[in-house]
Amino acid sequence: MKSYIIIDFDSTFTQVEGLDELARIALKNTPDGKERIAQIQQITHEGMEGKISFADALRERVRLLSAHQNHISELIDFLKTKVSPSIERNKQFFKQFADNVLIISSGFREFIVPIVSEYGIKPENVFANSFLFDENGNIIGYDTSNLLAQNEGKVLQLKALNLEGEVYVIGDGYTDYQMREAGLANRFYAFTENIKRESVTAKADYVLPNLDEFLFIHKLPMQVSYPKHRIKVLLLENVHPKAKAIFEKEGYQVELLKTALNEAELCEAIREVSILGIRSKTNVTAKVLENAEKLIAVGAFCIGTNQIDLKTCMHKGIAVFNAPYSNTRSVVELAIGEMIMLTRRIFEKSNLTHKGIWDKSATNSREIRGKKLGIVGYGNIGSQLSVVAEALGMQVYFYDIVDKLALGNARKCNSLDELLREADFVSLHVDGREENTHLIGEREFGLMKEGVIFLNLARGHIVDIEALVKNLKTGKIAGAAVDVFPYEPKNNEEEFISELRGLPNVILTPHIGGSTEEAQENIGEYVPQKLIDYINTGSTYASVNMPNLQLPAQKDAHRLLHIHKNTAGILAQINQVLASHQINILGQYLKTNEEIGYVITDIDKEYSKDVITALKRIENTIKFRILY
Ligand SMILES: NC(=O)c1ccc[n+]([C@@H]2O[C@H](COP(=O)([O-])OP(=O)(O)OC[C@H]3O[C@@H](n4cnc5c(N)ncnc54)[C@H](O)[C@@H]3O)[C@@H](O)[C@H]2O)c1
Ligand SMILES: O=C(O)CC[C@@H](O)C(=O)O
Repeated sequence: MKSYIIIDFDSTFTQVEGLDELARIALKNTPDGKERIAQIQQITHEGMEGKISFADALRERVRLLSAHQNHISELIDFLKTKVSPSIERNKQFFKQFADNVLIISSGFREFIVPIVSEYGIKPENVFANSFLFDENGNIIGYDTSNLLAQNEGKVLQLKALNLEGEVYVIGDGYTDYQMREAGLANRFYAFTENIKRESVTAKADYVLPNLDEFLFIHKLPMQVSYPKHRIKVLLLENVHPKAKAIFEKEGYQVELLKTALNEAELCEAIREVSILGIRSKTNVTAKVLENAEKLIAVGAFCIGTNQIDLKTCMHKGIAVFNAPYSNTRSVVELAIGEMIMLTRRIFEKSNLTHKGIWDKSATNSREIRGKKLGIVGYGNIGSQLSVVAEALGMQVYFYDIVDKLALGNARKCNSLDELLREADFVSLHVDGREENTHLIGEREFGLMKEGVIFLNLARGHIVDIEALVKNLKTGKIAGAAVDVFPYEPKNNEEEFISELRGLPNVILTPHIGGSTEEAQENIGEYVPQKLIDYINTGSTYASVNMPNLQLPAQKDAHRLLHIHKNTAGILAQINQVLASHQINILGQYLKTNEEIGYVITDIDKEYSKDVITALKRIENTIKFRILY
């Protein structure tokens, strides 16, 4: 049996109301234009809500209009830029189903037909009103005998069409619902991509955020592999609001929480989530991942990724991205500031001054100029600190387990011990890998100079806190700045408990090395973009746990993404499946690491369900996705 899809034009096919826009164009230079446009818009709105009689509303609006044929041409150009995004991207669907799609609109053919015919919709399938013009091209009225000019005109029109088969109505207004109410349509879908009217959605059989959803639920061909609003994003730890806005603009459903979640809470929350965004406090453990059936990617809205079980993510084909540079400068500036504050004992003096005690003296107060700074871990932060510290006159020494280029006049140390013996200031900037646990303990403090200034802005578990406290109390360490701790409160309500509290010349900060407006905003833009690229194109460029692969998007191609265990012959098997279905490969790239392989394949043919099933069935497949 044939099915018909009846689509409304104004605020459904296009994002705007055609008649309102025509008024805006026609009346823009008339003295009382503004008021008349506002009146027309108000009448349109009330008509859509079902609050006034349609026939009266139409008569009144056309009376207020004073438009000319030339204004219609201008309107058409404008409307071409205002087709609803999901309609526009599914152009192919309309072309393919031209016999099944009808437009029933209370708008006017004169501007509807030129817009919808570009989508392959036949003029004879457009049912709408028509203007009447005088000999000079002025609109002087409309054909009042047209069914669509009457009250309940859409109902009358649909009845007159006497369609045989399933009838689905998609629209944003009450008049669209009336066709279903009259028993002429099997289902009414409230279309909310442009406007959501409560009085209409309340009556709908189904609320459509866009056309993709309609095509998805009816298993009709669509341009996206999966409707984006079905992609759920969970953002924790108060990441910058820009991130939420970016994901929402992309059409995803986003939930933003201010705090971290513990393992049990996350196990529950993650079930329906496709993208998870966290900072340093949320642990993405193997147990959490067991519950993450829909998870495609994790974004660390920070530098560190030690809180994420990267291996398990990789084994499950879940790509992890971070923001490797966005807060680097913020940490460097804090480290420099803290070195100066500590070596001048500023916090102690400031506290005394606040209490009314005037302790003016230079004793134990020194410049950083000419002092030796030992940087442990010469990565992005360590090396930038090196440059800035040198500019302030410090002599830089660094130690890294990896061979690194010394910047400026920095001197490389061959061992951690060598650095610790040499430095007046020791600043830690190693990453948070497990092997770095207690990298600095009693033995290492023992190697340091008397009166050393010590900074840890890297990760809490790197330092043995007990040993640090002991050496601060003996005065071996003259001052310390600690921003990261082995255990950190889950939120701002939880008390921070540490033996470091109350010690003199110790700056304690609540893990805010990277917490500047600039850094958080940068991160809030950078990480979502990486995640969206991965979802939309399969690019794993800069992923911290997947083979990095990026392939330019191909026009008129479908893209298949295949993640598998790194065993011999998988690529051959993929290509065998494609060849046996006569599918031509337009582009293909494979990259592997020791454990997994990632193949992006662009193909030039419509794929069938059989191909997909066959590709998924290839032994050792971890994850398979199809894009566009
Ligand atoms: N406090 C904060 O808010 C804050 C902000 C950003 C980054 N961080 C932390 O700062 C640290 C450094 O960040 P980054 O962006 O420079 O990282 P990075 O990965 O660029 O650099 C880390 C460097 O440490 C080296 N390294 C690792 N283990 C080492 C060891 N045992 N001895 C010597 N070198 C070792 C690595 O080879 C690498 O060069 C990370 O732990 C990160 O999590 C903290
Ligand atoms: O913002 C955070 O939670 C972590 C900041 C920092 O430690 C990082 O790894 O970038």
